[in-house]
Amino acid sequence: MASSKNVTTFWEWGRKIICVGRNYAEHAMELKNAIPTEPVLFLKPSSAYVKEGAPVLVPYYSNNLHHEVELGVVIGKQGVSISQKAAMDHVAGYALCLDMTARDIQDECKKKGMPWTLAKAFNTSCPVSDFISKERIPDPHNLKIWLKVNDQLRQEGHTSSMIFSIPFLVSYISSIIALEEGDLILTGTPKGVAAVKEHDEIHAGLDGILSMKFTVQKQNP
Ligand SMILES: O=C(O)/C=C/C(=O)CC(=O)C(=O)O
Ligand SMILES: [Mg+2]
Repeated sequence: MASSKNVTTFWEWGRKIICVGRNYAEHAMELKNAIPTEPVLFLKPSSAYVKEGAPVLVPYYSNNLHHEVELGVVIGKQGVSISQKAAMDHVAGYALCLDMTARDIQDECKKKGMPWTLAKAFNTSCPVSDFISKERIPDPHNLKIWLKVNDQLRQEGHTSSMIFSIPFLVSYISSIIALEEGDLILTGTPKGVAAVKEHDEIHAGLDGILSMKFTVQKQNP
């Protein structure tokens, strides 16, 4: 059934944020991980969203919050077991996203074999840009993506370097998790992830499309 809601404000819908990890070989290697042969998936709740104008919070339990700049894919049509051929028909558009990661907590979780929830799913762990329509990005695998902290370039990558393409990811994810209108897929980060601290300014962009800025604040326990 057609929805009366508008997917251009997908972050207000309370839908799923499905994240792909280790989708750029150089980033997998910088964290000393093997290059995956299948996508690595994890989830963030919709309470992770934060828009420009509000701060990104360092969780009170972390001393090493990392930035990860990523291309987000906004789902426009629900589907289960979507074929790679049909995948792009389910994409409404894109967004620039940050997968903020409490790296110290993630390292502890990895050692203990625990899930990454505390490291990846806290409030403000998904800063997001405005919606970008599909028409503005004819080829999502031909985009330069970058991130600066206090005007210093930290990450600069190209979406052509993704290990798993967007049609593959939509197809693979939908064979496990039903995709719904307003869901967001984070497609993984290129190399250069590093720490931010209180009062830093994060500036991230998709070349020729848009950029966004966030300041970092410490969360009170
Ligand atoms: O396995 C690790 O040490 C870290 C993995 C990630 O945080 C994966 C991502 O979120 C990503 O590659 O974008
Ligand atoms: Mg990530």
